[in-house]
Amino acid sequence: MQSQPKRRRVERSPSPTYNLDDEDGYEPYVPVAQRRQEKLARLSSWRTPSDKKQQDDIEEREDEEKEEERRRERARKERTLLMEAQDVHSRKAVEGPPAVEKAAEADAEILEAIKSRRKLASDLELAKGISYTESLTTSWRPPRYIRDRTSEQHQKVRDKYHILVDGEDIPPPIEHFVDMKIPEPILQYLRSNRITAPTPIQLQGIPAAFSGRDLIGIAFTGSGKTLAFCLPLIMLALEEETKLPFVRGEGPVGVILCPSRELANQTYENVVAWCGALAKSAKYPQLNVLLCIGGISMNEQSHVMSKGLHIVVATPGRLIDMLEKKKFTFNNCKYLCMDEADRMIDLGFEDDVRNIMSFFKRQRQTLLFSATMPRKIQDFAQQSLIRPVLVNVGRAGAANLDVLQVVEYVKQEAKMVYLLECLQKTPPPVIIFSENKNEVDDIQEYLLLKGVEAVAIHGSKTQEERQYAIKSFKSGAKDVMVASGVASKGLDFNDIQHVIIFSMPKEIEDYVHQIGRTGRSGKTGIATTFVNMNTPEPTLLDLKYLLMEAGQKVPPFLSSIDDSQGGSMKGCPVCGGLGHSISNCPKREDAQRRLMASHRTTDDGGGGY
Ligand SMILES: Nc1ncnc2c1ncn2[C@@H]1O[C@H](COP(=O)(O)OP(=O)(O)OP(=O)(O)O)[C@@H](O)[C@H]1O
Repeated sequence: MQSQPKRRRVERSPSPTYNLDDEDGYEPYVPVAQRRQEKLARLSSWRTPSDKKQQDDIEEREDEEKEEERRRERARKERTLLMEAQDVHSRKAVEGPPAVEKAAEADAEILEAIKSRRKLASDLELAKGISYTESLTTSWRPPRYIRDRTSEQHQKVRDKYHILVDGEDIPPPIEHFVDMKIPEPILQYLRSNRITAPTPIQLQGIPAAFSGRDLIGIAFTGSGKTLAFCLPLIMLALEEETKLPFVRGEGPVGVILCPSRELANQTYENVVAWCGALAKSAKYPQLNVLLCIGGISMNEQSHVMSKGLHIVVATPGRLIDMLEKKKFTFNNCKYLCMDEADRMIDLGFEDDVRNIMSFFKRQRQTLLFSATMPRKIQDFAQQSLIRPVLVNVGRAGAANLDVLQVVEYVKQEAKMVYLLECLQKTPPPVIIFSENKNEVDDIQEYLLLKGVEAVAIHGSKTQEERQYAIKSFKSGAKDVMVASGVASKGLDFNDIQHVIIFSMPKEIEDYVHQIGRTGRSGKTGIATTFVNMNTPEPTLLDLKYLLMEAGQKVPPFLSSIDDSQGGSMKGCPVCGGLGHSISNCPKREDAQRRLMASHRTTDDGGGGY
């Protein structure tokens, strides 16, 4: 850093303007302050030369000290918190690594906490020690020519589509919808929506689910998971209805659980469309679908309730309410699918899911789907399923490669203005994510003031407001949607060009879901993320590794962050983040808190069985 040139010292001489002997006697006005200064100068000039020199030396020293202080202050301001943090890390590194035993202990503790979670089964089953050993059987068979293939040939197909599988006796992958024996009216409908060939998760997931197998399906955002878990249920309902038509009070055959109302609504609309396509053909019966979410009046759907019910799409709370009120039963329910399953299990819905399971009166086929599913959640889920098939397309938690990820360092106070500039990058539609409801409102207000057609959605909005926002954005009436986390998971908007992450979510899984609103079904999109010194360093490290994994440009401020958190390309088994090891996992505290809470409940007898 260059030092500033020293300031020149001011010579103390009488001011030329103060001249009483002016020829015309004109005495110009001199301000009081100036007069006082000049008087002081005159007084100081009466001191002895040695006094004067001493005084000059003192002043010079003071000036130099002040200058030095200013220089230090400037240097301080130029260092970001990130640099400070790196210094702390390098100091720690010099001091020596943390005690190895301590880290190992912590790892074991976390793994134990997850392992000791109760199996995902109903309390009744757990109490009676009921455990099923065989998968459900269905009448569906792959075509003969596929059945006749060797397992090496099946594996070749999987390799071609980068599909990883795990489990016993895995049903074969099928590359064409027609070979899956899907009814022609549905195929026609799919074709009319440009869905002609199955995506990797569909070509392995659908045959496994059609065969009645429990399934964990992991694939990138926007890769068509919805069809993979809805079609098997539609086929099952069709089979049951054809065998013996359902009458009022009977059903449902299966349920699809979603973590948010918006996602449930979207899945419901898809199922209704696919069942509607079937019913248009005289060959197939009408299947009845019920949407069961909070914030809507169930009376609106009394026409569905008054008939036999085949499929329920629900959020956990409202579903439990309906089951408790005996509006329908799960006596003949055989199919349970959880979309965004890791979130459902991991983030507070676990007990609700157990509660829902306790309403099943017989063995069910269980399917769990998500784009992110950390290893430990997979393990936990796997021990809760029966002979599960794991279908994995890409690393669980990896970002969709069709999204160009741009990460920018934007100071907190500059974000709003920069946002406007960012909006120019692409034409609409654009989604802006913020982690904070108030910030969502502020951004919308700012954009409206600037003449941008923006809607907002977050958890504190009423159901009508949320529905209006989604509807007007989906229809193209509004160009921009500002959203909190609610809208990130699973929502499928048409051709989103650009996702702007205004505040980086703490958990990298949320980031993956948020950027995944663009680059869907084979199209490409851009995601711009603002980070600054408010972004926690573990999050930045996860982001850095995620960018590296996806072969994206890593900006210098990210690549310079010190990697002492134990990051690797394997992914933390607890949260899936790449930038840290299990002992540095930010979710660690959460896991421990939940464990303690569940121990308390069990001790109280509240959640026991
Ligand atoms: N086989 C296919 N070919 C082309 N497009 C498809 C196919 N299957 C589904 N799609 C389309 O891809 C889009 C994304 O599908 P979907 O919403 O099921 O993704 P997803 O994997 O569930 O994503 P997320 O993880 O974000 O929930 C939808 O618009 C859907 O219509």
